[in-house]
Amino acid sequence: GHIAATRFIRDQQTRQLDELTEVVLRRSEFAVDFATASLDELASRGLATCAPASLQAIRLHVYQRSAVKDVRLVNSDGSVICSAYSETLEFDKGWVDRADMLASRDSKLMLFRVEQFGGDALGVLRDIGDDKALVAILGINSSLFDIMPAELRAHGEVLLALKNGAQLGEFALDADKTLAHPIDFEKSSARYPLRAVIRIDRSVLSTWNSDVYWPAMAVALALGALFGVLLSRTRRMEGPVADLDRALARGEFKPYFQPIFDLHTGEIRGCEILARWLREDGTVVPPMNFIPLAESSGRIEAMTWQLLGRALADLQPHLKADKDFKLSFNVVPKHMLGAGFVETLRSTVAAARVSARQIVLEVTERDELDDLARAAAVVGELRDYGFRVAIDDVGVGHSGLSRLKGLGANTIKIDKFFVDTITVDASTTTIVEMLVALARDFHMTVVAEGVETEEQVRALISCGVEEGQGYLVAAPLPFAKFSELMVSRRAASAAAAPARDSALVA
Ligand SMILES: Nc1nc2c(ncn2[C@@H]2O[C@@H]3COP(=O)(O)O[C@H]4[C@@H](O)[C@H](n5cnc6c(=O)[nH]c(N)nc65)O[C@@H]4COP(=O)(O)O[C@H]3[C@H]2O)c(=O)[nH]1
Repeated sequence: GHIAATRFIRDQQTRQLDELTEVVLRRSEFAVDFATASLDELASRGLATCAPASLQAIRLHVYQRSAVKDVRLVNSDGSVICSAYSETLEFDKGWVDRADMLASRDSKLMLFRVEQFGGDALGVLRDIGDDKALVAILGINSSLFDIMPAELRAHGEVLLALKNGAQLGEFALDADKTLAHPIDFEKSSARYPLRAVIRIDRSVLSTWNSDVYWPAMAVALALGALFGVLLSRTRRMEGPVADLDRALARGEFKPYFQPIFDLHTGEIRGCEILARWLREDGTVVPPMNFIPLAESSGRIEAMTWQLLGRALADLQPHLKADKDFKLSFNVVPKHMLGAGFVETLRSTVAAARVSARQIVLEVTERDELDDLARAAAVVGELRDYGFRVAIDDVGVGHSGLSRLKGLGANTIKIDKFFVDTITVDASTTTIVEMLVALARDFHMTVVAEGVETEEQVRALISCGVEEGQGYLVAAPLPFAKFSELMVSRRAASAAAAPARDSALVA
């Protein structure tokens, strides 16, 4: 029991630190994506010149994007021609030649460190034509790294570096303190020459999360006992895939409905359907316990159609009565890109007598879309038929922002991770603002996931987000409960309407 509990805690810690390192890397990649998209936009507007009017327009662009400190026009060798904020040149301690800049997966994009008085910055160079390039100067803000759990802050540091070892930032509570027995958690970007490291003193791991020791010990002992019982049984165990098949045949996968609401008014504008497995014994199994297996065993397609069919049948009267109400459902990229998907979707929705305009497909950004061109073609076809497409889990997934644009979706859903930290971490605000700016540039709407407090609503509104989803209004509910919620909301707004109207008349 002791060995199992200690091992469990170690595994948990390693996983958490790996994830945190991944977050640091993703945030940095995200900042580069954002800079690239900004430079592309400037170039496409013909602003890659030193004319006063161009520089003025670039300054406005920079002003609206707090992560970008400056934009410069450079020669093909990397030497500076002009800068939107010429006075920032005075902060430069050094400027590297193009030969010393590092290549990205995209050959027209190079990264380098800009040494500046008062803190180094990251230079993102984007080739524009043959003889010129634009450079965005990104501030490496210490709050970008402010993700360490409080217990670890005094015993660890976070580093971001280029692949040639040039350090872009090192953040520790006490910069002079050296760690006695450091362990590194390290992640490298596949797209950019960037590397993130979280360095922790080994000694802190023996106290961090140690409060789960006794629960873990209890679980280890209970599992040991259970294992013994199972071993002693002679009945042949069936595999979990057989369980899924049986559940599909019995229709045990049910849609739960979670409202999507207007952040300003609280009005429910639509809902997302989320799968639950209602087992015969009355237990409700969450999707994370069966969706991955359904995906890997090829059962996800049947499950998705079953869930959508059920949800359309439940919601049909409501969708008919309110033509602006939207029903969102999750679809895995492999399914969406599979043969016959669009046709089956059209016939399923038509059979339910629901308009395609009321259906939103949520495609997760967690899995990389290998064939972006094919995905964009399918999204284009879906949109031609009137369906809407949302990209799910944006900010924690694999796709870069250029991919988000390339897919041609209508909506981006900001991952709960950002909503959780928006009220405590200034860098999250910057990232959410970036996403909103970008969504506007690409004519997309933005929905925030996992909204739990009014404070988060205020923060999201001030970043320009319009819609949200989260426990603040309701958790995913079985249809009967969701229906009750809609009825009571409608009654409340009908009761408020005469008062509002008379107030307007007065
Ligand atoms: N703590 C907290 N959580 C909140 C809050 N608001 C929403 N959530 C949870 O966040 C998840 C949002 O769904 P997702 O990102 O699409 O993430 C979904 C989606 O990726 C996947 N999934 C669920 N149903 C389906 C399905 O029918 N098909 C497929 N392919 N994937 C599904 O499983 C994931 C997890 O689903 P759920 O466990 O239902 O978890 C849901 C929801 O219950 C909040 O305020 N606080």
